[in-house]
Amino acid sequence: MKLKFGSVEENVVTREEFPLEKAREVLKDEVIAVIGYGVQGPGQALNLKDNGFNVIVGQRKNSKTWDKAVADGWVPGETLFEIEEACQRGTIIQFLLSDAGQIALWPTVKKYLTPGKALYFSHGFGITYKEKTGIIPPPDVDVILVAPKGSGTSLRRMFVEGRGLNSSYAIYQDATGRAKDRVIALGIGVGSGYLFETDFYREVTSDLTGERGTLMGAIQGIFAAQYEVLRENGHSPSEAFNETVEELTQSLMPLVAENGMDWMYANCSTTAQRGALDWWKPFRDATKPVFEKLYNSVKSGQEAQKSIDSNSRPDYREKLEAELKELRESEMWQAGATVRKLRPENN
Ligand SMILES: NC(=O)c1ccc[n+]([C@@H]2O[C@H](COP(=O)([O-])OP(=O)(O)OC[C@H]3O[C@@H](n4cnc5c(N)ncnc54)[C@H](O)[C@@H]3O)[C@@H](O)[C@H]2O)c1
Ligand SMILES: CC(C)(O)[C@@H](O)C(=O)O
Ligand SMILES: [Mg+2]
Ligand SMILES: [Mg+2]
Repeated sequence: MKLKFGSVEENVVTREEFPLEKAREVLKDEVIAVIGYGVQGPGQALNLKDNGFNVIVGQRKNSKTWDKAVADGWVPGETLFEIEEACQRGTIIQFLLSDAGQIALWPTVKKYLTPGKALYFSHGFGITYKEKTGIIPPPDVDVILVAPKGSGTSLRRMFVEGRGLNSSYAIYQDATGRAKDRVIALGIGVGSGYLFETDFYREVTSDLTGERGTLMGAIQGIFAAQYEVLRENGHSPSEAFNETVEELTQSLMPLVAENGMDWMYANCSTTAQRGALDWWKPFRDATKPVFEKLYNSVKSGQEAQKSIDSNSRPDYREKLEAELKELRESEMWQAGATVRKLRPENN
């Protein structure tokens, strides 16, 4: 259906419009092979299975994630296979390896893309940056995308709670004339609450910007800046952490999620209203140049190149782990670990 977002009209698909029964009908003869069992793999594969689709998982044997798949109930030789065998058995190949891993495995996957199959991504990365990734699908397969707008962990958690994370969808290549039905059916099948339309380029550029920006990078940067200023001015770690993170995530963000920041503004003290009305524009003006720099770095392909280069090294996991350790051991997140333990529901 067409819906107005402010004054702009967009295409969205809801579960009412495209119910699960219709999705099952569309995909009744398909074998959906989920390749990769990292973060998105488990969320999408388990939701599809619980929704009654014919799903198999492809993963490297003798890996931690193979063991995780077994622990999640996938049966070796029945619903869990080596990547190559899963690609051969699947009529829809859900390419859910890490974006760098997809480059390494592409020659293998490509061999099994026989006419009429569908190649499915959850990110526009591999196709948009095809000069860098070498991922160029044959012309006689459908190439489609469903990108859940959140973590695979939330996708599964919200599905189990009877809720649904929203996803974007796109078609890059419609070889069979069935790409639209296939992509929407898969989007509903993986547990999306609703789907909004995009293309591969817009998905990857907005996603790379968002995760580097307000979803993770910028918010961590703003947390760190405020925490440091409070600490430098003699506030204790618990006071600094509570006033920077805990109140935001526990009290205010759930309200913002329910009702919007406009409502949040209208429902705090007039003291807070005065100050937050005065200060949001200076924060916008200070950070907007950084967001512009970030978007340009995404647009030029520099962010993709950096991610390919670093995540294709044999020791990429150890390197990432060292940097993640620095974050984990920072005073702010150590304080956070203690604060979380103090929440009554965690006792
Ligand atoms: N993580 C998320 O929540 C999330 C959200 C939306 C979209 N996505 C997209 O979904 C896709 C999968 O992301 P993910 O975060 O689940 O991936 P991930 O980093 O968790 O990796 C998935 C799997 O790939 C395997 N792998 C990596 N390199 C490999 C190689 N060279 N050979 C064989 N296997 C290899 C890993 O062992 C793992 O099982 C990506 O396109 C990503 O951008 C992820
Ligand atoms: C969960 C995110 C950040 O939305 C996703 O884009 C990712 O790459 O993991
Ligand atoms: Mg992403
Ligand atoms: Mg994302």
